Amino acid sequence: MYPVMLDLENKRVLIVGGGEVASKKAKMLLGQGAKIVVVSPTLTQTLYTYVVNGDVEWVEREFKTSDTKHVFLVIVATNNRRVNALVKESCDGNQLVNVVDSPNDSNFYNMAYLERGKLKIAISTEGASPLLAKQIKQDLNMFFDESYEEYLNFLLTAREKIKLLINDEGRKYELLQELLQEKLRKDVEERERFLSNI
Ligand SMILES: C[C@@]1(CC(=O)O)C2=NC(=C\c3[nH]c(c(CCC(=O)O)c3CC(=O)O)Cc3[nH]c(c(CC(=O)O)c3CCC(=O)O)/C=C3\N/C(=C\2)[C@@H](CCC(=O)O)[C@]3(C)CC(=O)O)/[C@H]1CCC(=O)O
Ligand SMILES: NC(=O)c1ccc[n+]([C@@H]2O[C@H](COP(=O)([O-])OP(=O)(O)OC[C@H]3O[C@@H](n4cnc5c(N)ncnc54)[C@H](O)[C@@H]3O)[C@@H](O)[C@H]2O)c1
Repeated sequence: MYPVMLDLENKRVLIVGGGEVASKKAKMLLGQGAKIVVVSPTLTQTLYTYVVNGDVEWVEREFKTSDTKHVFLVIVATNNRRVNALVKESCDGNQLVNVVDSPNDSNFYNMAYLERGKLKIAISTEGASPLLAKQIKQDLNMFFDESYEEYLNFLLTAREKIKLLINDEGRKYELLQELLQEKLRKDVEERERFLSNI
């Protein structure tokens, strides 16, 4: 399996089923700019809140095979294996499909991940142990503290400046390497000094 970052802006995302697992997957997808549609006769309170807030569209009925048309990514999360298999069959080979009770029928898995602004660290055990993925995420959570968010913003600004102003390839690489010094992660004044010296 090949890990990537997906841009879901304006993409259609279909979640079939409105139970606990569907809620969990929807929560992870919020804030990505996707058009999320949930097809399900029932919804959890959490999903209902997303609908009321306008973050998710609810189609209040059972799944129909035409629901997967023009959808970029599909999460299949009913509690009925037969329905889940039907949803999977109605997808074409080029759609991203995650069947929550059948990793073998999925062409992608969701990952445990932590986020510090532009820094994203995602963990997968390819279904061997979602709990281990969660535990590793919690361990990393302590190591990569809040300071990384601002640090990543600094790295972006500094790297853009270096790319713009430094033509010598060797010097450019040296400066990019220097950005990784611990003092620059920890100390705002060191960062400002570094930026003005580029
Ligand atoms: C990473 C995370 C992201 C997320 O939230 O989706 C995620 N599962 C999480 C939690 C979790 N899932 C389950 C438990 C209960 C303990 C247990 O069963 O072990 C817990 C723990 C909890 O909830 O605390 C049950 C479970 N999960 C799957 C099955 C089906 C099967 O194995 O056949 C069953 C059994 C259902 C049953 O038996 O009824 C399948 C998948 N779950 C995956 C992802 C994919 C592989 C990820 C990987 O291995 O790295 C994969 C293959 C497909 C997918 O769903 O994408 C999230 C991490 C939490 C976090 O980030 O904090
Ligand atoms: N991948 C994971 O992370 C993970 C974790 C735990 C459980 N699971 C599996 O996920 C599945 C769902 O679990 P749950 O706790 O969300 O179940 P649930 O009972 O809370 O919810 C099931 C939902 O499916 C809807 N549904 C049923 N038939 C439907 C149909 N024909 N069309 C549309 N919607 C329909 C129901 O109305 C309900 O909203 C189970 O099979 C469970 O084994 C997966």
